[in-house]
Amino acid sequence: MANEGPLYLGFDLSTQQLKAIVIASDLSVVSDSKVDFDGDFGSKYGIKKGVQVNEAEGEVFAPVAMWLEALDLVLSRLQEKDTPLNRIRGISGSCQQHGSVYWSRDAETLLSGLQPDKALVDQLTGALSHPYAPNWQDHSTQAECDQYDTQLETAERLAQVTGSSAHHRFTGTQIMRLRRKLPEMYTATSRISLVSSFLASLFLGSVAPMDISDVCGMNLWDIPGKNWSEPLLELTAGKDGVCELRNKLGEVRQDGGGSMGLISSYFIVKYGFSPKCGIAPFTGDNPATILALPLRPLDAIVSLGTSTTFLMITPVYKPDPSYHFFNHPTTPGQYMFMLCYKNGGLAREKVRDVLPKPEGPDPWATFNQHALSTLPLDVKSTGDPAKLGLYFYLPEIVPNIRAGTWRYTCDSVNGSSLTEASAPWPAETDARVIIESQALSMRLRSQKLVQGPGAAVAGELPAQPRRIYLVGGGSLNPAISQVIGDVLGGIEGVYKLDVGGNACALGGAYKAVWAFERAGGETFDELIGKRWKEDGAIRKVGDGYKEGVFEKYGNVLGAFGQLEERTLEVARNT
Ligand SMILES: Nc1ncnc2c1ncn2[C@@H]1O[C@H](COP(=O)(O)OP(=O)(O)O)[C@@H](O)[C@H]1O
Ligand SMILES: O=C(CO)[C@@H](O)[C@H](O)COP(=O)(O)O
Repeated sequence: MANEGPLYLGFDLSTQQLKAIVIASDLSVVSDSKVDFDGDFGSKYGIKKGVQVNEAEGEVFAPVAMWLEALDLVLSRLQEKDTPLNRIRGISGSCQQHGSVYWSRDAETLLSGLQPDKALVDQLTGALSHPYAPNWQDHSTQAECDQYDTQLETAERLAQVTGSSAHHRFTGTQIMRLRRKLPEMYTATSRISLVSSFLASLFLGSVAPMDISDVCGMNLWDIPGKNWSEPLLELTAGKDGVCELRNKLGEVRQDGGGSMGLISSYFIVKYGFSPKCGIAPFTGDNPATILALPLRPLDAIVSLGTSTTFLMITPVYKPDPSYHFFNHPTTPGQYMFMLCYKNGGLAREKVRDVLPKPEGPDPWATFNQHALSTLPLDVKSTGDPAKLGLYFYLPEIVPNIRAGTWRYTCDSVNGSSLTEASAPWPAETDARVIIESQALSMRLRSQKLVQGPGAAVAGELPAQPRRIYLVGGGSLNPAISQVIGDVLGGIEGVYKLDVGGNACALGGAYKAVWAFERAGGETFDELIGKRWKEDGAIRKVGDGYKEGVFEKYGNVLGAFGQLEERTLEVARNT
């Protein structure tokens, strides 16, 4: 560990964990720690996989007190590792998107008067007007979504304005529902934070503004207009409630860098932070993931966390109801394209858990063995049908469809004869088919983004991303990496970040370096690009494009789209 020079701290407050990573100005990792909500808190908060569920209403939420306790714990773990917290010059972070925290009228007083001899959780429960934060897996807001989609006349128009059509988890629809369900709580709320601005607020000792990228996950922010959308505020809070809601949401910070203020004395006294340590804007976990490396247009990131997300950056704002556009977290004029699947890591775990438990320590060994020994689409010889499936153990986001499992076959050469399988195929085959089908969905929806320039870069090769970067817990899995590369291609191959499971925390830490060390108008890419060394940061884990294999998946892409359409149609009519 270098003995001098400033250090930077990045957090990731995601569904199942709170992670912290400390880096130096040269981007080398100095220390890290983590809290696993289920593992560390057991049954104390009544959670499973980081959340509580009210099935009857489709509600999914997290106890905010648990996050407060986790913050003290993750910092004490850094301390136990002798991390020189006194050298930390700046803090930023990444947090699960869309969740909202409701502050009471006592929030500012309690946040600014924190006593270091007590725990956060014992001092801040009174700062909350609601003990829970809706989680991104919540699907209780269909009625609100229907109203959002028509408020600006069409879902297309809503996507033009806010970057997305209406989504259950988006904060605007969540606020609208909670205002109706818990009117007294809403009235007692002085401010509403996103999870990112909530965590930043704890460090600042005052409610922090929302961030310019994370705010795009609310269905309330007018991206081209750079302001809250008046008609959408009106829909959420009623004609007379617009001003009140605007005050609760506060100003949005347009600059992703710089300092929002100095660290609260609580952390100085309790953990030994320097009084000069500054707090940069925190952002969403997906925006932070694209900051974990100098990403170029045409590169794609697949984040294999609890959710699975597919991310690209682009200078062109081309929203569509079937995906999301966000402001880039650091660079005005750049945008982030995102697909988010609810049935990601947990759905793969369900398929894994049907298979016999492996003898050794790797719980994925049997799943991986079958995923790799099954041929693409399970086509063993000419004439065999291709196998496609939808494995939605939870109601899905992409497409918006109820929970269920659907298995289909089609002609492997041209995708014709799409037919529902009359009986489930062997569970072993599901291991490959679930990964293939998740990747086919990403390929189907990102086709337009890789079209023209992809072909130009690749010469004669078909359009596809240049590089695929894998991050998140699932990126540790070699079978998943290989199958994703088979389907999505990747002209330069498939890469894994060496801190694969820590990528968003790392993105948060890089953001802090840029926020405090940028010179003049130096962009994130300029600063990080100069310091980032490919060696030691990423590892090639797959070839990506394989001639013949990539095309096999191309042959059934249309059929996969039809399968989704057909399933949607049946679901609509039942
Ligand atoms: N070796 C592995 N193979 C496949 N999936 C894995 C592996 N290790 C972890 N995971 C998955 O990673 C998920 C957690 O990823 P992580 O990025 O830490 O999640 P989050 O940020 O949502 O809390 C788990 O749900 C688990 O399914
Ligand atoms: O809802 C989304 C993105 O729109 C999710 O990606 C959340 O941001 C949570 O992510 P993880 O806990 O899976 O990291």
